[in-house]
Amino acid sequence: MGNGRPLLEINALHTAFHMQDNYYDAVDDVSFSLEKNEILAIVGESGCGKSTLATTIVGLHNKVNTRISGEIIYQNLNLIDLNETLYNRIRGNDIGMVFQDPLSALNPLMTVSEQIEEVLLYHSKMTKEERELRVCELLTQVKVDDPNATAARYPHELSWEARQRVGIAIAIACEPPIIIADEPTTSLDVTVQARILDLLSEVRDETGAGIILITHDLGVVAEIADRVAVMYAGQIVESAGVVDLFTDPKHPYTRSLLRSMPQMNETCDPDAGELYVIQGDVPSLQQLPKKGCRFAERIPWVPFSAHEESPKMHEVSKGHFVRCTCHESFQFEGESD
Ligand SMILES: Nc1ncnc2c1ncn2[C@@H]1O[C@H](COP(=O)(O)OP(=O)(O)OP(=O)(O)O)[C@@H](O)[C@H]1O
Repeated sequence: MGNGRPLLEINALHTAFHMQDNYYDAVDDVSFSLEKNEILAIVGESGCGKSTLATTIVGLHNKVNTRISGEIIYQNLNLIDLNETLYNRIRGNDIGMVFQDPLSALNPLMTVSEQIEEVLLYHSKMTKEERELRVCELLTQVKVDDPNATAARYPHELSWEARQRVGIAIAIACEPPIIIADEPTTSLDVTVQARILDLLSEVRDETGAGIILITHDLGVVAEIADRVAVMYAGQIVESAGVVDLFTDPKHPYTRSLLRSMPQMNETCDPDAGELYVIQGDVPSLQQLPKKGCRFAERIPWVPFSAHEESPKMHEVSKGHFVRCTCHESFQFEGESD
């Protein structure tokens, strides 16, 4: 890049879905940047808007029922202005995507080799021989057993882990500077999860890519991320370096998420006893309050006056941002000074 700008810069991004004659923001005023060689985790409960954010960045929304505004700046281009032809050039070549379920992401009728070659064919001028060599190199890089044999197999002939490794090979085939991984290890047993996270970390080390990792699991964040953005009801409510976030979480939502994790619960408060349950649910898009702190209704014991009317992001220490002032007076229910 060399112009001092981040690899990817997102400013005041909104993604709204059309429902019953109105538009509702699933991503609401989201801003962040991604640096080269960095793993940025986006974390939050189901329904917070993480996947919508990812699919907005890779331009997968249908413009007929989706309204997108703001900036997604990559190489001085605002990606939201691109037409489908230009976006097709960026997808795969500049931004690689790893999905949660590799079986549905892969084509059941094509061999592993054909699927990796398809990306190379679309984005490069490689000859058939060069593509075959690259397939073997990629399968070796993602450490599948017997790369040559795997190349000739169909997705259903592979284990879940091998399929996800192939999914990662496809995502990195053109050496994209940005990789977006949407829940790549959800519902895996911990050992497979750890191996896939190790692989993503190695990919970052080897290629210098910036990785946006979407997850609902703070354990995954602790394992691999450099920075974290916590999302709630379409908005980022806290962002910080990973150590800062785990040692000095500020926003009541972040603190509640941490307290609801078994391992964190013990580390943060050995006497905590029962696992914490966050009251209520993430509101649906139509139920989102138009004003005020969106987390207020899940911490009803915190007085109304503690929240901002139009919550803003405040920098509480270098690189550590929190939305709303309610964190200043927040305590868990029943706690006293
Ligand atoms: N195409 C759509 N049309 C209307 N609403 C949608 C659409 N896609 C997502 N939503 C809504 O947008 C909100 C955010 O959903 P999204 O899937 O982005 O959240 P998430 O944090 O990724 O959750 P999960 O981890 O379950 O995928 C939810 O309220 C969801 O119901």
